[in-house]
Amino acid sequence: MAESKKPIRKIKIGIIGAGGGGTNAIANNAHKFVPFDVSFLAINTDIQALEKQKKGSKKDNSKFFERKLIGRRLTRGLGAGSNPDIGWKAAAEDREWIEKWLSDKKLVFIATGMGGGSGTGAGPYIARLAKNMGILTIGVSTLPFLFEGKERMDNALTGLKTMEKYADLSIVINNNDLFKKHSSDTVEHTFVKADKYLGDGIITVLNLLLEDALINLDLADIRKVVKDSGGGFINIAFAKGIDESGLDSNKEKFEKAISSLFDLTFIPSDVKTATKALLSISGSPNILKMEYVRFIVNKILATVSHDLDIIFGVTNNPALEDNVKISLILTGMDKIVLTDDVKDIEEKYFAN
Ligand SMILES: Nc1nc2c(ncn2[C@@H]2O[C@H](COP(=O)(O)OP(=O)(O)OP(=O)(O)O)[C@@H](O)[C@H]2O)c(=O)[nH]1
Repeated sequence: MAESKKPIRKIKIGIIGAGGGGTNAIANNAHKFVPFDVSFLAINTDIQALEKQKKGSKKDNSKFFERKLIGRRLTRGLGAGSNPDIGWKAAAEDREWIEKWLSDKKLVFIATGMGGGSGTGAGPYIARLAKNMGILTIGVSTLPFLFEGKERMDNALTGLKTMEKYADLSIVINNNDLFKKHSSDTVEHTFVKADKYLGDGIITVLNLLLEDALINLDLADIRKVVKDSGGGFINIAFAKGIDESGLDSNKEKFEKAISSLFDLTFIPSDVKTATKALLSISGSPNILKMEYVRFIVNKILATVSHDLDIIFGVTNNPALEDNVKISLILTGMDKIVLTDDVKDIEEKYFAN
């Protein structure tokens, strides 16, 4: 394809928030996307929820949201009533409009809070359309909090599997991991944290794709890593208090950060089955030594697999001061596995 030789920085990127949660997550993070040339689209069957999102001005790309009510005939703007089938059909009703919006994009992210009707149905539907149009398609989805109940979790897991089927890469974030860390927070604050995590997930992918060290990659290279890669894993960790004195005195801090990269109760798959990885290491040029980078890469290879096909970039970022930021995306994993803490979910939701 002609466009595949374009540097990744020049390609048109679309970010779609599907349903109430997906749209909030994108809207609350819009300011972070300023350095990138992206178009935003908020999609929902619920006209009131859609109108709550500020439209912004077209001049200020970071705040401009195109808002699209889908399935007007089907739902009359009243929402999908937690029924993903309605979300799916609503998106199908507006297929032509969505295809037109997608037509100039080469890379698309679809952010969805899985568990309701609109996003859970429309998100994977749009992923299917986009992928069929040859667009590199990445789904970033959250799983609901357990306290939201069984119906939501059932919907969400079905939605997630559908997203995995249609998107080139499907990244999942489990809200329950956030709740574990911030259990004394109010529900509202926890959703704000979920928004942040989802937004950061997309930013991390973009940074990994666009950061200086990877700038010469073209879309074809990126395709190699994310295309048809099924389940994906993404996480960010910081090694704190790093100095330039050498590996021996900083090793423990790096080890702690790397182990926290894998410290999630719900990982979409066994990390050892991952076949490809994008890794980004950022830090202040005064402290980020080559031996630190080598140590981090080797430690990750030892944790995952020495056969891992790894693309990594190192970026100078003085603003990080004495922190080293490690962002990792693993892809190529093929099935969902649950770790001990959430075995009860497995029994409840994967029983048959
Ligand atoms: N990050 C984030 N997640 C949210 C928010 N609101 C809801 N969610 C999550 O997203 C899931 C789906 O909820 P919504 O996005 O509101 O549902 P919907 O897709 O709009 O579907 P309907 O309401 O049935 O039309 C919920 O179960 C929550 O886990 C939010 O403001 N931020």
